[in-house]
Amino acid sequence: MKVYTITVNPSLDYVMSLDSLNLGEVNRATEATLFAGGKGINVSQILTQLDVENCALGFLGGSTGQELLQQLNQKKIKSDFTTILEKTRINVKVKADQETEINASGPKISMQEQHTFKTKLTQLTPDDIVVMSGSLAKGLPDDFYFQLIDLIKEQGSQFVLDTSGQSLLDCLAKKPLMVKPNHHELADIFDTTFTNQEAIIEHGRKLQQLGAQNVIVSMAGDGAYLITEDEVYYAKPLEGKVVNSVGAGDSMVAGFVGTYSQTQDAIEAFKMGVACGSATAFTEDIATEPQINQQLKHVEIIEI
Ligand SMILES: Nc1ncnc2c1ncn2[C@@H]1O[C@H](COP(=O)(O)OP(=O)(O)O)[C@@H](O)[C@H]1O
Ligand SMILES: O=P(O)(O)OC[C@H]1O[C@](O)(COP(=O)(O)O)[C@@H](O)[C@@H]1O
Repeated sequence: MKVYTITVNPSLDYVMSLDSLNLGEVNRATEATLFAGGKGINVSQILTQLDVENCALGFLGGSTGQELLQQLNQKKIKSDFTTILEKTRINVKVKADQETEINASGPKISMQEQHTFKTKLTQLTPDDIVVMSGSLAKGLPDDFYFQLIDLIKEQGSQFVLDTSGQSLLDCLAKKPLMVKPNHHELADIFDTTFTNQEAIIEHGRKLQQLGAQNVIVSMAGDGAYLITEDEVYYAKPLEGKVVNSVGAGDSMVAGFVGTYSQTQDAIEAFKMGVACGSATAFTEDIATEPQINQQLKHVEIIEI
């Protein structure tokens, strides 16, 4: 099985560190770095670390797109992006006493560029899994992901759409391989608040009954649930110092999909998802293979 990730609106993340941020004044950064960003790209980064065959798809344009591609090549991440006329966006992440993110809306993608991208999906086979995540770029129709899901299903491939709210509910009928709301997103979907663990499981199970093959409910430092057709599992939280939670959710999705593509075993895949999510939370950047395997040793799953 091969995994494709789709990032329709990738970004160069400009991470600036400073001791404190004073609004309305000139601030001087102690450090400033450009990272390749975008949720699907984060997934590809973990898959490459895990040696899972994968290819990153999406749209890239201009000098910022070139820089992003260079970074992917340096990290040996395979990609087949569609070139666009407008520039790939830069998202600004300010790390001071608090983390502040400013995400740009991104370039406009023409109808012709959309068409070129869609033709790439005809290469998919029933052995492939496609992971789609992140915001839609300007000019893309609201139902763009749903158009892609139809194309993916026509080829007989599996898909994961990492999204929230109504879009998550709407994709369930198309039988995604997995959905991964965090517990806040799950509560929002059903317009409720959770007062106990049973309520979280009960609402997670609803997503499974509505069509998801597997449901992961992640709860940051409080562990995670896996709900399959027949069973419910709980992963105890891993212990460590949280350095940076950017990309923890993407890493969890990557760990699940990567191991599932190699084993077709949802429980093993869940364990790897937990290890990858925590390994990324415990490090500055997206986790590397040694960091992931270090966490994997400590993952404990119990059947509920
Ligand atoms: N504070 C933390 N301690 C341990 N693991 C964490 C922590 N935060 C995130 N993780 C790991 O990353 C996964 C996804 O994080 P979470 O915050 O629930 O998702 P999202 O980033 O999608 O909101 C968690 O299930 C866990 O495995
Ligand atoms: O596509 P969006 O929702 O604008 O998000 C893009 C941002 O998401 C990231 O991939 C990180 O995502 P998370 O912080 O949600 O894990 C950044 O690298 C990027 O700047």
